Amino acid sequence: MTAVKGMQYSIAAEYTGPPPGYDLPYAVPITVDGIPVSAVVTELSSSDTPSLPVSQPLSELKSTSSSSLAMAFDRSNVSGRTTVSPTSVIAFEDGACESNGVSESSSCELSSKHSRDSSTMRNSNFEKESFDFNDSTLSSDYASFSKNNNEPDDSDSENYNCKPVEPVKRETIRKGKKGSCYRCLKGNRLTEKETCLVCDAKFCGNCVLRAMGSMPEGRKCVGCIGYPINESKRGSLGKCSRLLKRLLNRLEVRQVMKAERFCEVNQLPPDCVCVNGNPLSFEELVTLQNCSNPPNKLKPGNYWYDKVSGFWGKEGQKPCSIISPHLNVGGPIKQDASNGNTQVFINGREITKVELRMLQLAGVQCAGNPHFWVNEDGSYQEEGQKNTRGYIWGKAGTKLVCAFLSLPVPSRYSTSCGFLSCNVVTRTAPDYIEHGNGIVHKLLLVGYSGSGTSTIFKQAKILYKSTPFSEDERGNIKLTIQINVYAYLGILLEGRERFEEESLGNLKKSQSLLHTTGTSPKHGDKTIYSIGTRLKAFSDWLLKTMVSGKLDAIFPAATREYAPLIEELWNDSAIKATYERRNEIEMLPSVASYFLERAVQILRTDYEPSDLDILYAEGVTSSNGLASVEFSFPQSAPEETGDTADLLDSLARYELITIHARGLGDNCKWLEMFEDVGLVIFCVSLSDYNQFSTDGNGRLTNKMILSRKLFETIVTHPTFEQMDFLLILNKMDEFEEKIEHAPLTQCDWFSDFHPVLSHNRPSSNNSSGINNNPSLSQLASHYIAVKFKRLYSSLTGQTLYVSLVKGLEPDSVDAALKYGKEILKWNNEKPNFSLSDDSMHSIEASSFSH
Ligand SMILES: Nc1nc2c(ncn2[C@@H]2O[C@H](COP(=O)(O)OP(=O)(O)OP(=O)(O)O)[C@@H](O)[C@H]2O)c(=O)[nH]1
Ligand SMILES: [Mg+2]
Repeated sequence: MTAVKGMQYSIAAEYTGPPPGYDLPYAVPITVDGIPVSAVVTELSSSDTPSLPVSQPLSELKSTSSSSLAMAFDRSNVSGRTTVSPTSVIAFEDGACESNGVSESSSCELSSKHSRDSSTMRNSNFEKESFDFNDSTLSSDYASFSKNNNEPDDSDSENYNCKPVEPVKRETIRKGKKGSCYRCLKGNRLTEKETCLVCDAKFCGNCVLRAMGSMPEGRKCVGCIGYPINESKRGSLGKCSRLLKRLLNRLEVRQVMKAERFCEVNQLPPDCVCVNGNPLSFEELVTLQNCSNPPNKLKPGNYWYDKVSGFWGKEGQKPCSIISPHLNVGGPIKQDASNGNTQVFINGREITKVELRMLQLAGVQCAGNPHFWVNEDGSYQEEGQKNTRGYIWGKAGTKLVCAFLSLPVPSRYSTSCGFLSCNVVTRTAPDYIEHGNGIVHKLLLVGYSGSGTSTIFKQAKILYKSTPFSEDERGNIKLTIQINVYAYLGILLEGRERFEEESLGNLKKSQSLLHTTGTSPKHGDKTIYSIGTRLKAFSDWLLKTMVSGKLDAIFPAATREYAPLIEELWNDSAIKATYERRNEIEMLPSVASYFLERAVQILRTDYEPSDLDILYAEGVTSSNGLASVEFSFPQSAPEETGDTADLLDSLARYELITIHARGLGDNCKWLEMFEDVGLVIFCVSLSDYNQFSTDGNGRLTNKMILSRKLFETIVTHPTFEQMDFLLILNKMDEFEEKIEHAPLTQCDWFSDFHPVLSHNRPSSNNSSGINNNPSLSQLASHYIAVKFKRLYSSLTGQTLYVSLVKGLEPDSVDAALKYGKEILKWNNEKPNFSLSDDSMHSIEASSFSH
């Protein structure tokens, strides 16, 4: 399997600068966040020159804003360069040209018009009352204003402290019915809409760009530009809606969101924020908001801040986040800042009960009312003592405990700048080199129940760790496997009872038939599924133990006591006959055969599980399914070792974290813990398409649909906005077999799968590719991949990467994880293209591996 990443279209040339005197249709080098946007540019003849959507030039944005905006952009390395609208033009192979983002012709026309006529427009009056727009006024709709024309020009940054922006809320009158668009008056409450942050007017997808223009202060209708936002909307500042993401390209979205967050008029009035009892000055607020890890959704209010550890909270309450430490804001922290009553102190603050609980669960000794000194990296010591007693975040489960107790955990920023860098400096040199550049790339592996996440996780351990499982782990796994085998035997014995009853029923029928015909019966009440009294007693006992849920309580004694009985049972002809019909026993997982065939050996006391046994074993990961493994990808073949890139690659550290969907809580609320991952790997079992399970409401639902639901929840989770996703379509082996006799259309979502198959197609099992005609399983798996890709693209506007996997084959999992590594690498290297809708149809070229 090779990981191919390409574009379906060709990019004509990398542009280095506009010829003198040209503005359009040339795109100009753009930097956003210091990243040059090299997607550009083809010279177009005047006849095929499209009108390009142009956002508000940054130069204008800067002129509208005071130092806070300038500083905000400086922080992102945007200043000092010629920055213009992030327009990229992509030339397709057929010569057609597409400008990313806004595709509506009228908006293109307007925006280009804006770029040409902005000076004229600047003098117009844009206060369009009650959104009474018509096409003849559209050019003015698109204007971008530095401020409201009616406001005096006196809000320079120097004056900010003296004269903060007056919180005037602009009101608008709704003309249409409730739920309709404020501009075209069409639609209802279900129509997707974008809201003005000032006056709350809502616009549908057709009107939003006309009503909001080029959004120099973010999402405000043109008439509201210059007005402060409605404070209740502060939490949504800079959070782009899906509607806007569809209408604008990625760079435009970034630019608008940046302007929304950083333009002066949208800033919080500084003296409304009190920290440790002191109202903030403008400088302090700027320091707070521009640190590497600022408080989330800062609103007017009273807060406490522990400068040493970075803990931050609302006055009188437990901490709600961990922000950058050592910021010179607010006064000294007060003892009763969080209203704690535990007589345990952290950096001079009496902590709350819930914090004390967390410390205890993290293994911190809290007896004797200690006063702790906790540093930003989580290291702690008792006041007046020199030695570090440990690390709060040292235990793997601490973060999870915090999540359950609704306590904050260090964010990715504190990880990269804070406690990780601290670890790096205290490491010895060889240790540091072993850990590459000190950064561990995190991959989160999730999936619907039974999709194969644990199998992939175990494969990663076996593939990349020299000692995949410790002695202790092996001991526990041995017990788990033995319990599993007893459970499989129990299911088999239950099946035997059913088969025996069926056979007896049939027997009785045939006997009564013989009776009526006067022939005497030849058999008693025995069938081939009947067992002797001893085994029957054992079977009854085992089934009873299973039903009472006490199966694991009989271990490890069961292995000593019952080993001879198991042997007898397994060799019994009734059990053999039952095993022959194992496909009719629904409860028996397919993996059961692997273990049952070696039941006698496995259920002995001296059994040692092999790596393969562990791989196949169910229930080996912890109950909430949270587990992680850190590794490096091994270097390639020896002849390639001279390659420095390869060497660096092999030094890079990765952490694969897996959590069972069950462990994510309602609506996946614990996903926030994973904000620092670089890639989410979502696992789907291909063979789920004709299987059913009960959903949250107890309804029997197709498992593929349940898997899709979880996928939708996770990809749209705010924590993973802009995150790359790799979809693993797992159990390809099972799928190849199943698809030959169970049509894919058994799943409603795949009802339009009607492949045209050639007569000499290879069988699904022969997917070697020698025959050019794709097999049914290949067609079907690609079809499913496209279904997910389209879904993902419609939900996030981004491209989904897909890998077809056989989870039980190490090479297949190795290839998929290496594909994940490549995606992480591209993510760091790639220019910021916004892929057009068409690109998702060519999944094979751009983002597919198998
Ligand atoms: N045939 C086949 N079986 C697989 C594959 N991957 C996993 N399995 C089996 O599918 C079953 C479920 O796999 P797990 O790895 O336990 O799945 P999971 O997502 O961890 O499931 P839960 O944690 O139980 O919700 C196990 O019996 C695996 O052996 C595969 O690629 N092919
Ligand atoms: Mg699992």
